[in-house]
Amino acid sequence: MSDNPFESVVRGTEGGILPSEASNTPSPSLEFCTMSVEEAAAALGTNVQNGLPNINEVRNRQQAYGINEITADEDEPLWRKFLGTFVSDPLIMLLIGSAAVSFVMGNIDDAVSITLAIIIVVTVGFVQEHRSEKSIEALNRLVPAECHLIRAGQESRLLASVLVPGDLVHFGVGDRIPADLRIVKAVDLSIDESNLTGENEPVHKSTQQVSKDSYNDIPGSLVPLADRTCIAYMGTLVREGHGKGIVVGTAKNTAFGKVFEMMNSIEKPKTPLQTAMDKLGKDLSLLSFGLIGVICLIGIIQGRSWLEMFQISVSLAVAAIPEGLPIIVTVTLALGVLRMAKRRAIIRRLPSVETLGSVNVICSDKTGTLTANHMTVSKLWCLGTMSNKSNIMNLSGANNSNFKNHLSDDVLATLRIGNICNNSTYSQEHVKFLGNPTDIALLEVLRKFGLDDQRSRVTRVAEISFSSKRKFMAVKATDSNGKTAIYVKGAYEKILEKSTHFINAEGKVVKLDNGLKNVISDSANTLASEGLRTLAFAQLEVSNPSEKPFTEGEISGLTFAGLLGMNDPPRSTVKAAVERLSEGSVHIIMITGDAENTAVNIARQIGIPVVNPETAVLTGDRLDNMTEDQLASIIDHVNIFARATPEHKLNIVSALQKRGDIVAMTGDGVNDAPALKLADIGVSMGKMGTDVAKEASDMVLTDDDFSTILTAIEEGKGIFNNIQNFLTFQLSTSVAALSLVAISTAFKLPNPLNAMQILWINILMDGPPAQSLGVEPVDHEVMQKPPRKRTDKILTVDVFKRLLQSAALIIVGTIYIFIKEMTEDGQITARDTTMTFTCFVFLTCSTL
Ligand SMILES: Nc1ncnc2c1ncn2[C@@H]1O[C@H](COP(=O)(O)OP(=O)(O)OP(=O)(O)O)[C@@H](O)[C@H]1O
Ligand SMILES: [Ca+2]
Repeated sequence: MSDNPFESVVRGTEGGILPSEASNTPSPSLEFCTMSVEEAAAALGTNVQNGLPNINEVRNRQQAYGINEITADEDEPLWRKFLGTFVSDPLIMLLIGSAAVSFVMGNIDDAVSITLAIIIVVTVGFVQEHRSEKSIEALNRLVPAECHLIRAGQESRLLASVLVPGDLVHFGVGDRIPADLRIVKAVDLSIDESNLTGENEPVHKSTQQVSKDSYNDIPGSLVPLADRTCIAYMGTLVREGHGKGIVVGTAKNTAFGKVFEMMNSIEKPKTPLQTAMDKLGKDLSLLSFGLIGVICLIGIIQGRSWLEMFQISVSLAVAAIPEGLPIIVTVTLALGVLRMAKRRAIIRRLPSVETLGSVNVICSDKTGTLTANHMTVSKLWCLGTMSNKSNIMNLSGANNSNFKNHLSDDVLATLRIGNICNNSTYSQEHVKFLGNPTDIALLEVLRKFGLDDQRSRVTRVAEISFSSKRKFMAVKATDSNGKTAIYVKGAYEKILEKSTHFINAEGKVVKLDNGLKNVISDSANTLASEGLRTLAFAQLEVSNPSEKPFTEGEISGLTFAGLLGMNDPPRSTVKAAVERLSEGSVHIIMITGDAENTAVNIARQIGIPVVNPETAVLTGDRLDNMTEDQLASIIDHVNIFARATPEHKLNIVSALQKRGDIVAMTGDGVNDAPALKLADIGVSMGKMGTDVAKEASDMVLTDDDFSTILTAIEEGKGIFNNIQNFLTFQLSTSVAALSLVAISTAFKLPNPLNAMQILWINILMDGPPAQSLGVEPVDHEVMQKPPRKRTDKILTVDVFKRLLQSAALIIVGTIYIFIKEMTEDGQITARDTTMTFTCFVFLTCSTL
């Protein structure tokens, strides 16, 4: 089969699509979108009716391309990752060392119990982390489990992971596309690519190849993803129609695989506790080793036996190394995760739990997170009928029949544009409108005016869909009279900028001068300052519907119709949450695509302070003209970013991090993913969020509610508190044991505790009594404490004082008993050491 062109590609002779070169060769979807169906089939050695010819061919390709699955991590085997966790932690390494020493010394019991402890620590952490990642992965599975596959003329249902390039796949409404496909048959096909491109509007797909020539003007330019209309991308969703396609790319060779690679290239900063534990582990080990060295030396100089000194040194080393620390940290974190899941915050990465306690800045979306995302059109204004801002019409509350008498031509046009330029649909099954809340509101308002949905009477020719970057949406449609027009709705600045005329109350098109434009702006700003999401509506009649291509640049010279203001009330829980967070010195920043005035109003309603809008609000435009350093220098005073796009979020996070802030950032769209990944705590939305955003985040809010972040931060702080309590307990025990031996050595006294007892105390102290400290419910007062700094040691001065106090108590008490028992009979009996030991344990437990 050497004449099979596909084989030469597999061997990677001429810029082929060899899997290993995936990242630096052009992607298959790009290569194949400019080929005709026949060329594509020939290039892949397949048949558009029967698929790949035989099973041998399939096997060969499976060997060359591997399975069709995208894994976020490198394909490191599980056992390797598991073993890796042993080596990566210095505390664990030291433990392994001390276990080995115990073993060599013949203390098999100790060796076994320490080894057991190590295994418990590592396994619990590993299983927990692995399981939580797996369960989220399972939730967000984009690659379908199964697909309709045609091989050698036989159609069957198989796992999508078995697909190889050249396979022929059949798909229909509701299917997730299982791999990157060159479409070879399309019937009314439209595919939702929003999780890949961010475009909300499904893309119409056909078998027609893309002409390369139209992209030749700009050297080095590629056909953009969204323009490869004969390609169906892996993970995208079939919205309408059905079709067939040949697999051109699988796994990492797909467009989706590339998105994943891009996200993986941004590194996660270490969490504060990881850093603190690293440091503490090293410090403590060094300190205790030094001390033990000194004790050992003094003992030997005093002429004590080598063996005795060595035994005591090793047991002291084991005691002084806080090996219970990793256990308790893991258990405390794991329990915290479970508690938080019950409170609707799902933690995707275990160490994030305590990072939460350090968060000092929260950047939050407005719509849907701070507000309910339930829009109702409450105000209407048209230039012709209402002439200025004092005549804005209030649609809320009043009598319905009233509005029907106000249907002047400009009001009618405004409502009609909102109706036609709209993608929401009515679901009989759910008995309500489905889709974008803004669009839904525009359909719901029609009833108030006694109007019905006109969309069945017009034919949509084309659409420019809404995106947060574009901030408007346009539809070209032909009505029943054969008149074609472009209907546009969007952010009022955008629409006004593109308008040259307006419709007056009698439906006449009148020229718009600067004075009138100011009147419109005034009214729009008035609506926005009431906290309303304000949209402008405009249209443009076109003589020949297919005259020109329908592009963003073509939208100009519009005829302005009117403005609508939508009410989206703040969530009821948000105000209290904002207050609690502010008490805890957390800086809250609202990031919104909405207008400045809308944002300011909502911010004030929920208690985000906007003293001086000049400094407290930054718009997307101004942000664009700033360097990161400039942004970092003023961001402390900024509470609102208005008219922002998802791309701005990345700048905002890095500017904050530059200042040393620990940032939580919310997001839901694909374009939010890089910012979510970079933030110390990326927060995604369980309901509204895309799968890509969820996968990039550290925490998922299952109710999309801002106040859940407060809950999570509370838990995070509480957990950290518990860990500190445990630390105090552990270390005071260690310090006491160390000091006792040091003191008795220095004063030439016999050792009050023998090696076995020291080890025993240590194991006991790491056990149940200590663990209970980690489980204590969170003390709600923790919110009043300011966030921890990333550079803060986990051992603060306070903790240290507490630690020394308890250690002193234990030492004095134990020595008193020891000397008293010893001097009673002048020699050391088993009774003496038992009494001393009991006293030590008793005192230690009393410090709990
Ligand atoms: N479906 C839509 N069609 C046309 N214009 C819209 C639509 N939705 C919103 N807009 C306009 O775009 C502006 C910004 O919307 P965008 O989607 O960027 O914000 P958002 O992400 O919904 O809000 P937030 O950033 O607060 O979560 C709105 O103020 C509105 O004027
Ligand atoms: Ca210990």
